[in-house]
Amino acid sequence: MALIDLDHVSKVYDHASRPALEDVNLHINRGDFVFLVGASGAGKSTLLSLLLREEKVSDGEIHVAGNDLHRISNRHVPHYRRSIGFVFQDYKLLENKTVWENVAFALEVIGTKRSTIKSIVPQVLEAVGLTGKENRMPHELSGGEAQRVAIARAYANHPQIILADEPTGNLDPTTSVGIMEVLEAINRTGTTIVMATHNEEIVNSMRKRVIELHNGRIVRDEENGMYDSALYFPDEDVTQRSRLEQAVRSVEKVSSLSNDYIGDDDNETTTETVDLERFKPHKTETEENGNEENAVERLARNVHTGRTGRYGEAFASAEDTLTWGSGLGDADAADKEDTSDDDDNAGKMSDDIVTVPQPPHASVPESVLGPAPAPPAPPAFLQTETEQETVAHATTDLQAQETAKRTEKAQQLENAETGETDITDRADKDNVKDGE
Ligand SMILES: Nc1ncnc2c1ncn2[C@@H]1O[C@H](COP(=O)(O)OP(=O)(O)OP(=O)(O)O)[C@@H](O)[C@H]1O
Repeated sequence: MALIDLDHVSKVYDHASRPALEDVNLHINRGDFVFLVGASGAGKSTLLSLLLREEKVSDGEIHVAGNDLHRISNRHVPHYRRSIGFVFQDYKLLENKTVWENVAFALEVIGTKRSTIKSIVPQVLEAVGLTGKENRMPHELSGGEAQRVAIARAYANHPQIILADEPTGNLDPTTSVGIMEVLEAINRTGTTIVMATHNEEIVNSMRKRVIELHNGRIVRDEENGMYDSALYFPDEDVTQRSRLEQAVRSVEKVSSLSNDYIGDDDNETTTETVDLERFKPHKTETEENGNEENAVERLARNVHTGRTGRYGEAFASAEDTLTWGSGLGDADAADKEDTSDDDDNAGKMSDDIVTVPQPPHASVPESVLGPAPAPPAPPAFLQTETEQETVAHATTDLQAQETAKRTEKAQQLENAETGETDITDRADKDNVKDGE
């Protein structure tokens, strides 16, 4: 069983006209770093709130770190959440506590010994780059610093999983890089990260697993995925880019395997006329020196605008529909309601080790996607024809697009000359001519 397992999960909110999630199958392994993307209302926050057990499934099953979430009693929810850190877009710090106290509080509520807290808090604050700011109050922090405190608090008991809903949503691009750096470092310690985001630059630079939701269904699950989907924004630009990216990746695979790069004189597989170089990640000094660039270095190099990507552009802002983040309230209340039996496990940190086999990723329902797309093209020297076909396809499309543009332009010029305003105009004149 994976660390996080969703089997045929559906969620229908009361009075909702359609399910927020529908028949979702998903497996996330220990140590994965997963981006959830999709338009506003696609179901990202709902998925996170189900994992946090803020909401219950309407159908299906969720297992997290060996816990069957359907069977966890309300009384045990707070204990379950101790194995999960959560980070919100708006930080949710305790305003009347200092940085140090905010982080310490997360440990106090789970009964950690005072001496342990004293040794853990400085370490965690150092890990997120806040040494020296221990005595600041939240209102004395920048947005980036406040989010670092929130991450420190989430990470203080070294949870197995961190769930983050738009953690960079309120931050400028440069500050966002710092936050991603911290999350990436935490992920390298083995903590699984599931992060909902609308930030195109982050997703495209970090090249992690990308899961795309659309109307409550998983429609894409890609390792080293990109933000944009050609599926739901099938305009020429995106379709073209996605096809070219596929071609580029194949070429890159060949390059990395043969230690050669496209454009090299002695690389006979590169017969394409498309300028693929501009879609290909630039090599940095680090890479030139033979060292692999890490995700955050790539992000720092690519971040320019904090662009929210097509979903952000096409739909209402995330804040408008953000549903996640009511915190521990409901479970705390449930805890207070049910005081008949003390929680035996209270005060213990969850450090269960789950052995994780490697199940296949969620399969995309064919009813949503139609026939499954062809798998990515293999390296050219393994299947030269496929590779060349992919590139040729992209080239042909570019040419067709160019021809269409020129025809349209020519038509407009002709119309301008003849005084016709559009095609209907022309049709009317033709009709008149025909009638004559
Ligand atoms: N508490 C709720 N009651 C009723 N409907 C809800 C509730 N929360 C979410 N929904 C609906 O469920 C669907 C999924 O919403 P959700 O917030 O999960 O989307 P999202 O992908 O996280 O969006 P965003 O990117 O804006 O945060 C939407 O149609 C939303 O209106």
